Amino acid sequence: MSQSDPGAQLRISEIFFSIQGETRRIGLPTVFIRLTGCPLRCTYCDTSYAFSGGENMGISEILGRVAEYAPRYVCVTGGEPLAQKNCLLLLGALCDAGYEVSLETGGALDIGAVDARVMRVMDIKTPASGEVEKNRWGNLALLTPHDEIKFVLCDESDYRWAREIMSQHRLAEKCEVTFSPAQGSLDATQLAEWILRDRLAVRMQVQLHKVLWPNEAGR
Ligand SMILES: C[S@@+](CC[C@H](N)C(=O)[O-])C[C@H]1O[C@@H](n2cnc3c(N)ncnc32)[C@H](O)[C@@H]1O
Ligand SMILES: Nc1nc2[nH]cc(C(=O)O)c2c(=O)[nH]1
Ligand code: SF4
Ligand SMILES: [Mg+2]
Repeated sequence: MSQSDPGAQLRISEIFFSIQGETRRIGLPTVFIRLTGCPLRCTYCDTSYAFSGGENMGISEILGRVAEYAPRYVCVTGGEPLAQKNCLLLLGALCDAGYEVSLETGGALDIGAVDARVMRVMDIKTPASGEVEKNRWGNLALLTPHDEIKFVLCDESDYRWAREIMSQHRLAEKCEVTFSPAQGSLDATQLAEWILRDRLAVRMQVQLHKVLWPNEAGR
């Protein structure tokens, strides 16, 4: 999906340059493009400011803003980026421009039309997120080792649930799986102890940007 349509418009909350705080690209200087709007309402969401507002931008204008930072890595996030159909065009255009592109998605919408060059980072929403019924389980069959699955966990019962889903769907065989504590709900050390106790084949991760910039939402 890389037919170019430089006039295609998207609703954008913010474009910023920061240290990637999540995924296996953690630590890498990255330009973030945050799309406005999300059909989910996770209890822990740290980006509710992106549910509305923002400004319309054309793809060529977005590419211009990204190029100012001359990055190697670009992360498209939100809100829920796949809720805007032109997100697919944007992802293709970013790949065509030569960037290493990742997509953060909540797992409720179809990931099948995303450009294959994009690393898809897909959440599986847990019971305590309040949005477990929105998971689109058919997405799991589309994931490859280029992608990642992520669980953001609020409590011990979320942890047990995620452990069960991992084994039921043999997730560790599909791609890397990350377990992260919902910041403000679950103690990171406690989560690490459970992972070690159960010998789980997952990556434990805390959001690096919240360590680096604890008082700056979104960055
Ligand atoms: C803000 S979301 C945007 C992309 C997409 N809507 C999604 O949920 O994946 C980006 C990532 O931040 C995670 N996240 C949001 N709030 C969080 C929190 N309080 N603690 C840890 N991770 C959080 C989400 O679970 C998701 O993996
Ligand atoms: N620094 C930083 N890294 C991030 N990785 C994923 C983010 C997101 O909000 O999707 C994010 C974010 O908001 N900031
Ligand atoms: S899907 Fe992502 S952006 Fe939407 S409410 Fe959940 S964490 Fe926030
Ligand atoms: Mg974030």
